Amino acid sequence: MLFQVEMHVRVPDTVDPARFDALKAEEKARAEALQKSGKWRHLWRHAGQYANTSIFDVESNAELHELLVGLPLFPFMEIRVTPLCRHPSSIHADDR
Ligand SMILES: O=C(O)C[C@H]1C=CC(=O)O1
Repeated sequence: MLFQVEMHVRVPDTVDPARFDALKAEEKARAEALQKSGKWRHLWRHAGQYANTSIFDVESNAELHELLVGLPLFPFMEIRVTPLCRHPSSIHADDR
């Protein structure tokens, strides 16, 4: 199952910068591992924003939920999820 996920990171003024840097490093490692596993298929930065658009390929809504709530920066994110299905005009066999 494919999902488009938009993540907007909101950094509160109250967060300790060193703690936030550590969380960012953990987030990077987690994002890289999930990309290598094939679950996090695409990751794009929104130009000029602390936000991304990602494509996840997971077995279920529940799996997506668990992946997202497990992200180190989850407490600082606003997340929007759009379920995707194959477009009849797509030429990509793996769009499912
Ligand atoms: O930077 C972001 O967009 C937030 C998050 C998503 C992947 C990652 O490494 O950090």
